[in-house]
Amino acid sequence: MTTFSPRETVTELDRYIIGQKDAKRAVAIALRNRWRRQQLEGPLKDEVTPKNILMIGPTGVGKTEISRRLAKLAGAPFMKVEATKFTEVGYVGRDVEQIIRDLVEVGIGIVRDRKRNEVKAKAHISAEERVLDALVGATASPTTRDSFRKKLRAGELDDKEIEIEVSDTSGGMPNFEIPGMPGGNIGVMNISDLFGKAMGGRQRKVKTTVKQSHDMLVNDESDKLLDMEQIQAEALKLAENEGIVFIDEIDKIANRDGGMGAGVSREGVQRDLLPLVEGSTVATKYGPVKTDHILFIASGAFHVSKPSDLLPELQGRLPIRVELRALEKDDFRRILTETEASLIKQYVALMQTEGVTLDFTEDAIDALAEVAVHLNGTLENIGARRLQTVMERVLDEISYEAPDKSGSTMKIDSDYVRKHVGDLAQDTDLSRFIL
Ligand SMILES: Nc1ncnc2c1ncn2[C@@H]1O[C@H](COP(=O)(O)OP(=O)(O)OP(=O)(O)O)[C@@H](O)[C@H]1O
Repeated sequence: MTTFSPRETVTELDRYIIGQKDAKRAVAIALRNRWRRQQLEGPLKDEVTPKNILMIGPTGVGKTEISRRLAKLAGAPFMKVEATKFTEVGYVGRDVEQIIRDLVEVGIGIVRDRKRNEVKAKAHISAEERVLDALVGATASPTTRDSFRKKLRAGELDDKEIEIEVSDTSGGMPNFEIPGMPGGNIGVMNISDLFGKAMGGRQRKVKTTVKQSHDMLVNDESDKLLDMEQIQAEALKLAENEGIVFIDEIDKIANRDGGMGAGVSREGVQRDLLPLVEGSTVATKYGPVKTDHILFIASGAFHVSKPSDLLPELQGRLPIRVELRALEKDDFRRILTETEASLIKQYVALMQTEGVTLDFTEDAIDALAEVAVHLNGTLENIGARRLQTVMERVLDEISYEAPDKSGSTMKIDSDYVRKHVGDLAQDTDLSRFIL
């Protein structure tokens, strides 16, 4: 669990997201509260539940990005769902539990990666022994082995062909659903998960070079050192205590509509979500998960409906309200230039791989921001996402021709921007399709 203070968290988030101070503060406090709860002892620890957050703001202004970055920073499993997905025809109440099952899967991935790193050093040693076995045989004298080891480490044997045996992960057995399990669709069970160990797993022989065998053997050896049961147990805990679920478009299910039409009623979806947010136990194929301490961040534009249109119980479970504001020209400028891995940095790096240097002038950045604001005003306000389409259009020609222009420097100034998107942006009918 991360020990970041709220201030440190905000500073970290500032590297990726421009503005939106209130939302950053709110998530930073929520993260710190988790750490605070972990410091408590005894029954009080279970009583403290997260103060879930409702983010209110137009599309493309950083709601998801803030939450996703927070999760990454904290090493926490993160899952995003659209609330409207559950109003579609064919969904039934218990389907919302799939969110938690998916969250656990994300947790498994995180824990497995951590563990793989922990055992990497050991796996390297074992992998080397196996290459030596393949090269000189398991019975060779220690002197022979050592002399080959030296050559191996010096890379002298890289191209030599060897035959090794690795576990067959291609999974010869089918996945299947177990019908009639309590909780409906508990998730897909994999027969090899159940019986793989008992049957000792399958091995397959591979002919390869010493060099190429390395990664295969290290992975094979790491997986042997991993204890899947322990990983699953830790992933369940991680999801329970540190999981973050982001529910987008909550405003679209906010009307109390009484269930018209063919889809599931919007109020019905709120009722289905409520047990998750209030705290319940969800069955997963790895075991039960309590949702009491999972942090829920709900988000929506609330142009038509208001947070007070949500069911009272749900309103009560989303006590922290933060507003995110629409982005303006200066925000776009900063998003283009100041954020880590900003679009400008990305394009510069991509073109550099072709030997082309991109030189954006200050007034080009101004022009890009202006065009984005103009298009958001005339077409539809899609927030910072607009920068993607604008940048792509501006750089289309260079991107196409880059391989022929290796060694050159391309200057992009405001004239260049205007020439490539400015005129187009004035034609609303045309730009609706292109930008
Ligand atoms: N304030 C910001 N600073 C930097 N980048 C931003 C900002 N706002 C949005 N972006 C970028 O725009 C894209 C869309 O943002 P995001 O996914 O956070 O939108 P959102 O507010 O969650 O909207 P929606 O509810 O429609 O998903 C992301 O790639 C994100 O990096």
